[in-house]
Amino acid sequence: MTTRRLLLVNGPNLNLLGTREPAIYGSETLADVEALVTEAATAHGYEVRALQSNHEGVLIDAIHEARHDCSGIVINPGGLTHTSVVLRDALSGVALPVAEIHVSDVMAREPFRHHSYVADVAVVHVIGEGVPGYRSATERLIAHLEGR
Ligand SMILES: O=C1C[C@@](O)(C(=O)O)C[C@@H](O)[C@@H]1O
Repeated sequence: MTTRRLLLVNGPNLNLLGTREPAIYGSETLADVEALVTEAATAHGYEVRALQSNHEGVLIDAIHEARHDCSGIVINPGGLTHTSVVLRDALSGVALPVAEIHVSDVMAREPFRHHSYVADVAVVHVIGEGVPGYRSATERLIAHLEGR
């Protein structure tokens, strides 16, 4: 039986959502993000375990744990998107379906943000839709899990 639980991972600096560069990231907070994802998941009968950390190893440990009791991962890796082979390896290692989400349109920003180490291990990509993008990332991941 599929475990009806998602892991929501927010990487470095996303604890500052709401005050961090609002012209780029908007005014909604991390608490708003977690509430949005929980609401979207609950509507489909899924629980959410939410984690934000500024520490790569903490994110990796949480991803490893998820293989025991989650059926998919929604992740905004923050700047680790563009640098982290180890985060990518953790995601491919646990072999859970992944939704990658970015609040800003990384492809329209600096060239160093154009490459994602996570992109080809993710089945869902939501980029540049602001905080509401977390809802569509969650819904599209659930649709994938349910074979829709
Ligand atoms: O921290 C972040 C946030 C981000 O992942 C986004 O959500 O738009 C984009 C990254 O380039 C940046 O380092």
